[in-house]
Amino acid sequence: MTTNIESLWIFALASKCKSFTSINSIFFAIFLILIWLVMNMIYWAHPGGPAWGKHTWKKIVSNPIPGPKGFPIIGSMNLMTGLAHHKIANIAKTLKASRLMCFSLGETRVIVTCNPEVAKEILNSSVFADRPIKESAYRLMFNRAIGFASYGVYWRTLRKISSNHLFSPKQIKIYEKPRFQIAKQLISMFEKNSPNDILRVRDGLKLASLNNMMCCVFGKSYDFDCCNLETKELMKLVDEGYELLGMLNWSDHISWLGEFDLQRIKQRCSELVPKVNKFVKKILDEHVNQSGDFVDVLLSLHGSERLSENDMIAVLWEMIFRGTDTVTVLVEWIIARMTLHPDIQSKVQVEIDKIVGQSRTMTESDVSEMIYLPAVVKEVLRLHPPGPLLSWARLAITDTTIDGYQVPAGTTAMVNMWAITRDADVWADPLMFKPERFLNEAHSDMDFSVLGSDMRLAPFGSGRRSCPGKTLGLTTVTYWVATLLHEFEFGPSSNVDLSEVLKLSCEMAHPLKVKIRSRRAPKTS
Ligand code: HEM
Repeated sequence: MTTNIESLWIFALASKCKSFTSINSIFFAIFLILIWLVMNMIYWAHPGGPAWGKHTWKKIVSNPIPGPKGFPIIGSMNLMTGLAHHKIANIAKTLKASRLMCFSLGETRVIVTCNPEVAKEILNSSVFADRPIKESAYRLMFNRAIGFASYGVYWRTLRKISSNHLFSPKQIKIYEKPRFQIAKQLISMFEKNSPNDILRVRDGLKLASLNNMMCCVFGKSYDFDCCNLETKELMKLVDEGYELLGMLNWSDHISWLGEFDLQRIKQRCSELVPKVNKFVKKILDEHVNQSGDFVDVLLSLHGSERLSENDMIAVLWEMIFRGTDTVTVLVEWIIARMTLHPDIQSKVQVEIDKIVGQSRTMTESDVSEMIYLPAVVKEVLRLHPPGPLLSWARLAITDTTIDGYQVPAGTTAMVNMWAITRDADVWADPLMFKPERFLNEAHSDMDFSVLGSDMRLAPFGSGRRSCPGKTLGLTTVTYWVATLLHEFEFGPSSNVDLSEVLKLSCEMAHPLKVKIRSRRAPKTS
């Protein structure tokens, strides 16, 4: 905007000048355009492309971070379309910049690492405790929820409230009963399939995860019936928000495009927000104090911790939103791998049968006795991390140094966890599905933690902004997978296609279709 006003001044002044005829003004305009083009070419020539060039052109940077130039003005926007984690890993390898690479997304300076040591430096640094805010997140009010709130008092308060009242071990234990009930409903749903029917597991898993979060957050449980109007409506709202947040929004990086809303993101967000507000407000109005769910906790806050109604809606909405897709995506990948590797599926079932037997249902304390199943879950997280670029990037609050390079404030930082978990320098036989790697005492990987202390496999991120829902997520995923493998044998309906599609999470591009067979002896009447 400032630039427009400045250029208008230049024209206004010039028009007062007698020698400024209409021909001259055309030449003058061409001259300005040429200067603008030359400047953009100078910016573009810098390693990392235009955004890095614009930042450093007046300074001498002796040791620039290596990176692709991309295209003038837009930089490397093409890297972020499709399977961005694959593209970034490939180009970093070609440029020998796997430790640290820079690139431009329009006006946004980005650094990315495919290396565990540098990932630790970034994720655990207090400088990278902020997040770059996407326009869709802002319009969907997520700037008032944990994931996109600026680093500061408000964000800290939300983290504290959710750690104490939603994600604490005590609270996770309280939600064991709903998880058990939902698993039972999921089994009944799957049981309706006869052995020759083809089952799309994602539909049931989505309903299960949505119900699970509705229960933890709103204390509300729905019948497991997709014809339930409220569930259907909520599913539509979550899907729409999910798509909007996952889209690459060009105007996040090329600010003047924001005026045009070419991708209709602004419009779709402004249509979605009143629907979400109405939905959540209705639940809040109908909510009776059930002393236990997250809504009760938020309503009971006092003093500086008290949240406005809009902030409360943002926080509740985010939990439903984050808790639903990540769990669904991960369970679907695990079942896909079990279908693809029947020998490994049998090993899990042998372990389950040893601990639980065939005559009773599974409990969460049974799962805590298992060794092989957690290794399977870790191996799936390694090969198919739901957030291959750790979902949401980080933002440098101040100038800093990473891996010996200067990184200016305002730079966006990404970690390519997918590249780290497939790096042959980090993992032996990285492309092989081998849960045993976590059981090999010689390599002492048995106690390998995926919760953020070891950057070789940190699918929940690390540091201040690591995932607060990791234990809840892992507990739910492991218990549901154990229950499903206890009840059913999963076989392929055709080839298991492991192609990916990167939205907000990295999903199977083609929803998994399986044939299932009950492992229980038929009931005698
Ligand atoms: C099992 C699946 C899950 C995976 C793989 C996962 C992964 C992630 C990742 C990679 C991040 C970014 C971490 C970083 O920047 O270092 C994140 C952040 C977050 N996750 Fe999860 N997540 C899962 C489950 C959940 C659940 C169940 C919830 C809540 C109900 C949740 C809520 C959040 C929130 C609120 C943030 C933002 C934290 C902040 O910015 O302070 N996640 N998650």
